[in-house]
Amino acid sequence: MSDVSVKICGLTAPDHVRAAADAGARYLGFNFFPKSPRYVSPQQAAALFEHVPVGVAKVALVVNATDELLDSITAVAPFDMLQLHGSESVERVQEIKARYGLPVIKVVGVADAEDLAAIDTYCDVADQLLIDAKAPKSSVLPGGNGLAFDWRLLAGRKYWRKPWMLAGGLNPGNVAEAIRMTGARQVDVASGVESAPGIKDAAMVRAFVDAAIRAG
Ligand SMILES: O=C(O)c1ccccc1NCC(=O)[C@H](O)[C@H](O)COP(=O)(O)O
Repeated sequence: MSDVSVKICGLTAPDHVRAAADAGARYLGFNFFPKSPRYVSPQQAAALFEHVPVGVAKVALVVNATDELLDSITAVAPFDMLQLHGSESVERVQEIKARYGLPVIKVVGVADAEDLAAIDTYCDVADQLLIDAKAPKSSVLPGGNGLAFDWRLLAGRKYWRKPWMLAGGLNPGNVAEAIRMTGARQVDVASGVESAPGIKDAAMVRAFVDAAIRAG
């Protein structure tokens, strides 16, 4: 049996949620970055939760969020985890964990070998790491850009002290190779399973999850 878990990120509609859960995703991500084509309000997220089966983790994705924003999200939608996708410091991660009592996934953007040091730093405070391609400086979005980093940077480095996910430019056609090269046991995708920005494609979601699980 495969031990690879999949997170489908940026769900915006009930049929996307059902498609991801039916395909076997273990985590579903809901995006609260206002400039994202995948943005949902806390009320929309709460309504989408009605389509999430028990046992599938609901993850709130935020970027350098204030307590005010996090309060407004967590008051309305009972999330299982928080994904911090900005430049949150170690201290801010600790503060958020203490205030909300939820496990935190800290995102680390990688473009070259020097960026890997941040993974060790955040291992001390985060519950999981998400290793994503660093967004280009010109990009409006800090994630969800469909860009991959050089997976060879992770080759041979299978274990950190915390569980981690691989993200960035993954799609049904390359996820097996990414898993093989990096040893990732968890993978995350947003744009690679969409027919247009913010619109998940059920067949692509299914193909992605199947390919990831088969590769595990
Ligand atoms: O997806 C977005 O629009 C987004 C916006 C702002 C911050 C993060 C965002 N996505 C984060 C994710 O978790 C993505 O799954 C990850 O960056 C990989 O994206 P992709 O390369 O499109 O699969």
